[in-house]
Amino acid sequence: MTAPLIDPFARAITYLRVSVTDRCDFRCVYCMSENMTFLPKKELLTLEELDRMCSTFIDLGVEKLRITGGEPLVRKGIMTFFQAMSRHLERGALKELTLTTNGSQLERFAADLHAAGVRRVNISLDTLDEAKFAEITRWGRLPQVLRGIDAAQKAGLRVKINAVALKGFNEEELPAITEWCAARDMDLTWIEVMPMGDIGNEDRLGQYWSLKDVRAEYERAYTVTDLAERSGGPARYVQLQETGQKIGFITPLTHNFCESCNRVRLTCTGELFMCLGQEDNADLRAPLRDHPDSEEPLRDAIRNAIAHKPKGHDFDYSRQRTDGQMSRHMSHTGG
Ligand SMILES: Nc1nc2c(ncn2[C@@H]2O[C@H](COP(=O)(O)OP(=O)(O)OP(=O)(O)O)[C@@H](O)[C@H]2O)c(=O)[nH]1
Ligand SMILES: C[S@@+](CC[C@H](N)C(=O)[O-])C[C@H]1O[C@@H](n2cnc3c(N)ncnc32)[C@H](O)[C@@H]1O
Ligand code: SF4
Ligand code: SF4
Repeated sequence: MTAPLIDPFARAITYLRVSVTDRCDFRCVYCMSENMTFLPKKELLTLEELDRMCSTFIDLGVEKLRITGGEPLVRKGIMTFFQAMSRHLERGALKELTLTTNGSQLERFAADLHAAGVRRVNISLDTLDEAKFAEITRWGRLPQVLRGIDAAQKAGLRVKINAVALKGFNEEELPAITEWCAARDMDLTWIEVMPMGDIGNEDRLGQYWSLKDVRAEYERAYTVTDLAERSGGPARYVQLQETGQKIGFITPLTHNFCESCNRVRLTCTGELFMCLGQEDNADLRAPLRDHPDSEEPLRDAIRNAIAHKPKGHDFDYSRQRTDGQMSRHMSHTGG
């Protein structure tokens, strides 16, 4: 029996988030600049290498894999990877295989994802207005995403909608988005905008809409009850009496879920980030590539990296924008 991955703060690491590509078919204004440059394809881990990496983490006790990006479903051949991971679900070593997506490719892939054992999907959607959707995603088209959401539900996938709370952008849509999700039996989570990556001339401080204010909006319109339940993840939940719906709030800049942090992040180039909000990382590609016939060097590198997982993040909005933000893009580390 392999020893589980325990970090210096006695947190068991059972959740791996994997960015399978830094590319995307959208250019959301809070995530990327319009003329974003991407890594040369040869830098990316191949699908076989991704399989070896994830399988090694699973051997070391990881029970949940979330595939993300960039847009995970634009990675060529990605279904082969999902199908390969389903063997770990079948043997019971992996408890959950899931993804976070912009929804643009779901019409094509939802049924295959379900067949590979995926049961839940988180879909990012910040507005239900077609013109505003095109404005915020730059390249995205709302009807395509709505068809993707329908396809996901028809395929039997449980859908959670993630909306980034953006001042002056989706404030007035809060009731409409909420009722729309309730009518479709979808959970809804609001995320505070984070200072990650150079996004050109866009101003995240101007976009920042505190989730305290989002909650106050709910309290004005609904009867809100706090739920004690924690998912083990970053969201705190409330229930709306009128719709019976659960609404999540993710405030990545607080430290209120670091204490029970159970996750690390693998980038598409094989770096392991021990924390979303820290720059420290470990190169796992070298031990993987240099030892094609043995996973032992990779295991050692993973254990060594986990032994250096920090207690919490180092985001800071109080500093100047360019100082306070991470130079790394969300699409590189995978959200
Ligand atoms: N600070 C911080 N934020 C996180 C972390 N994990 C997720 N988030 C935030 O939560 C957002 C939504 O993440 P998702 O990819 O939907 O995953 P999730 O909400 O953790 O997923 P489940 O709990 O499995 O539903 C991300 O874009 C981040 O903003 C984390 O470890 N630290
Ligand atoms: C980086 S995306 C990757 C997966 C997929 N492309 C998607 O959009 O769902 C993951 C999540 O990060 C969120 N995100 C991106 N940039 C962000 C930022 N600066 N602050 C907060 N959330 C951000 C997105 O809204 C999305 O929910
Ligand atoms: S948030 Fe997701 S969909 Fe939007 S640009 Fe970033 S990676 Fe692409
Ligand atoms: S900020 Fe870092 S320590 Fe805190 S929950 Fe996220 S990954 Fe874990």
